[in-house]
Amino acid sequence: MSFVTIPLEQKQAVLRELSGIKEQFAARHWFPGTSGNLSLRIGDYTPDNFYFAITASGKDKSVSTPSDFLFVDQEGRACETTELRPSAETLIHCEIYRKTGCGAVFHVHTVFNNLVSEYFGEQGQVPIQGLELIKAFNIWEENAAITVPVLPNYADIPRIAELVPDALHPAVPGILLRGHGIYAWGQNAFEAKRHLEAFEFIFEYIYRDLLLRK
Ligand SMILES: CSCCC(=O)C(=O)COP(=O)(O)O
Ligand SMILES: [Zn+2]
Repeated sequence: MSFVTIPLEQKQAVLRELSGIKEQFAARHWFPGTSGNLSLRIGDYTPDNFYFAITASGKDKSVSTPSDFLFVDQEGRACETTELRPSAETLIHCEIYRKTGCGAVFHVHTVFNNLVSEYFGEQGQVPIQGLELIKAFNIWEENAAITVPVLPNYADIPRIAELVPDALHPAVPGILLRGHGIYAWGQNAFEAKRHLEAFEFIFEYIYRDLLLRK
């Protein structure tokens, strides 16, 4: 375990913000069956030295308890004395922070992100063009086209995590794991939430559009 002293007020502010986001996502039923994990970075950042708060593994994320989160370092190791285990998917968060320098990473399992990731799984990416909500990713060109990477859902999380750096598209703040869920990120919690909401809107749109065209 690597210990670090994070000022108490800073920790409390991060936990309050993360807790609020968790409650909002839970109200949308975005954490079925204890799935999903959320993290928020704290303090200074260099690619090989940073800290973040993350949801503890296996918790019912629709309830709030004093043991919902813990702090970990850039390798996903707890950096305080705790009985809690960090999310089983912490290494994926670590790779996203390391590669992008972002401030928050949110992961949810929804029916729409699962269906779309499976539909485009063989292709390895979801093509998206001409939708207004692409602007939520700060892409303003007319009729913009982006793709969202779809990674294989290996049981071995380190195997997925090592694919992350090369899979990320700099302008696209999200990746799908096939038949699993989405990771979306942003400079801060506000931006990561906006990105996640935009992805979820777009995935529902893609699903309904495919149905309409059948
Ligand atoms: C019960 S869902 C399987 C694990 C998963 O995909 C997930 O998002 C939740 O894992 P965690 O360890 O973060 O609770
Ligand atoms: Zn998951």
